[in-house]
Amino acid sequence: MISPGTPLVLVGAGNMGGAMLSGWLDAGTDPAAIVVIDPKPPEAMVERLANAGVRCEASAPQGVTAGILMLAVKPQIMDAVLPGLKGLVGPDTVSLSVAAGKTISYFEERLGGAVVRTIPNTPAMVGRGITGAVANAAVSAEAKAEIDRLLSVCGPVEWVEDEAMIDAITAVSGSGPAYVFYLVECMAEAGRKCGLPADLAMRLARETVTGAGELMHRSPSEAETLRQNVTSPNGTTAAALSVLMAEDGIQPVFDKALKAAADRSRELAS
Ligand SMILES: NC(=O)C1=CN([C@@H]2O[C@H](COP(=O)(O)OP(=O)(O)OC[C@H]3O[C@@H](n4cnc5c(N)ncnc54)[C@H](O)[C@@H]3O)[C@@H](O)[C@H]2O)C=CC1
Ligand SMILES: O=C(O)[C@@H]1CCC=N1
Repeated sequence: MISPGTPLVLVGAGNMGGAMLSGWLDAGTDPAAIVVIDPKPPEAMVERLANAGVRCEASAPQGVTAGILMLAVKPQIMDAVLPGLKGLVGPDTVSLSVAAGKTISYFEERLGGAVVRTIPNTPAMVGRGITGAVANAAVSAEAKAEIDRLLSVCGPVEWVEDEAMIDAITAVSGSGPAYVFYLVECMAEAGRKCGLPADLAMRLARETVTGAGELMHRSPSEAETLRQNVTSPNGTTAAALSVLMAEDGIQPVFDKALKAAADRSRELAS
């Protein structure tokens, strides 16, 4: 489905599009089967594309029919960008969106045909993302399998039937890495307030979160069990968790935060 004759055309090589593109190039995807459209890609991406020999254009090139047209610009500029891409769409093109909020019907109206709506996350850059995906009925089983293969390079893919779930997936895993990075910031700041130098507190927080993530990745145990393994009865962890797991602890804050993200995803639809 993607080849030098019918390439994967990536529109927007910023944080998310660039993360997935890096994942594909690292995994050995043929650079001749990729075309990037971005008037102002990040400097590091310009270099990466040049080194890999990937064609990069400021606007849609003439005479190219996309096998996959991947839409990775901000949802707020999608209305302005899509009309310029219509020339890239042939009868077999599948539009593949990573944009928060924008619905399948939105793309059907503007580009027609087969549409896959996804929500990946930035750990895709190191092959450790996770993507939620939903396809419309015009996507053939073969095309879905090819897109699944492509997305899987960046981490697992969770296909859903109910498009409404994508807003909640956005709230959990699409935005999720930001919560984890903020957790590191909070732990470092709290460590500083406990008397540590700021740089040491940050090193400790960062390694703790990445180490705990790696342990969870490799271990078959549930998160709850891994938590219990750290928690000695009446020890230091229990003292901290009595605060974090209190009625006014972290759960209600996460409930509120993820609802705000899912609501915002629904708002971005229009
Ligand atoms: N950053 C993230 O963690 C995630 C982002 N997304 C979605 O990915 C999409 C992109 O977000 P980011 O990568 O964060 O934004 P970004 O601002 O990092 O990247 C957007 C890119 O689009 C380019 N661009 C602007 N106008 C363009 C045009 N007319 N034609 C082609 N390219 C153009 C920009 O130069 C930039 O490189 C959004 O729709 C967002 O909802 C989805 C999941 C996670
Ligand atoms: O913040 C956003 O809107 C995008 C979608 C998920 C992560 N970043």
